[in-house]
Amino acid sequence: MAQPQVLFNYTGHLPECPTWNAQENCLYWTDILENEIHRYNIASKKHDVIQFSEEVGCFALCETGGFIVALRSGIYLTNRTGLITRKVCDNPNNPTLARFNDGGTDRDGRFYAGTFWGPGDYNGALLCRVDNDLTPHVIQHDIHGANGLAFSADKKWMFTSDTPNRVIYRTPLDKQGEPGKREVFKRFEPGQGIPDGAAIDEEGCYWTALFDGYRIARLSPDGDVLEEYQLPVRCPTMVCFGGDDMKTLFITTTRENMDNGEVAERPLSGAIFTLKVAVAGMPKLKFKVNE
Ligand SMILES: O=C1O[C@H](CS(=O)(=O)O)[C@@H](O)[C@H](O)[C@H]1O
Repeated sequence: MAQPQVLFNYTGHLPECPTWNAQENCLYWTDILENEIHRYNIASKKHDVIQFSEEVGCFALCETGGFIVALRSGIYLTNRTGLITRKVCDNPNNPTLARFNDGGTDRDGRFYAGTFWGPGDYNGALLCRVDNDLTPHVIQHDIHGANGLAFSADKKWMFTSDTPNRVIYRTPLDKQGEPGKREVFKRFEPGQGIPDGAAIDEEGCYWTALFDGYRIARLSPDGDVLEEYQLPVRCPTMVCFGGDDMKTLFITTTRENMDNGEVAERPLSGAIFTLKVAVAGMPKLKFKVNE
């Protein structure tokens, strides 16, 4: 059975949102707590860091180049160097209480970004969608920490997770992509790890990082665990597919909230891992602006 391998000599603080760019042969990701977007060229091994002034919860690559980024204060378009070119919207939560967290694009190139409710006193976070004409919508509430966004190839389902609430949801989408009523896809018992970032493969299976669970899992379209892969770190945060054949799974991990003892014991906490898989993954689409 394939084993996860370290991508290169790097450990971040809170790496998330791995995103493959086939044209550039590059992996992008954010380090949320260091206000950074990273780019790593798999062939040349060149590593670049783009610095922002606020936490970068998530982002997507834009078709025209540059990024759509969800910073703590709101959602913005930037050029390739991270220079803000346009504000899309404010953070619809109170930004002092909730930063953006997981996000990405759907099968029509719309952008989604969810928030993480910092005080944790109730499910105060939400999920927003930015349409291709740049109109923002809040499409879901009742979330503690938005995570696990992925879309089925047939455009019929949106998957999300709520990590602190230990649950993966699925939401039916109509022909226009409007969400219906969210339902539970899978709950995790205490001690099993909790579902964090995710991606879907060509067989419709949902790959989830199991934060606090030392592993990632591949779930069938019915929610059964088909495969699991152990990691030498406690907290994987998100996965994406990439490589020439889309059969490399990139796995981000974190060292957030770990004491020196744990980091010494598990020094790869915060590293990025790769795993060769048998079934190709669905590519992430770029954000499309049609104005
Ligand atoms: O996505 C995230 O999830 C984790 C885990 S938890 O929800 O707090 O259990 C969190 O630490 C991290 O900050 C966040 O980005």
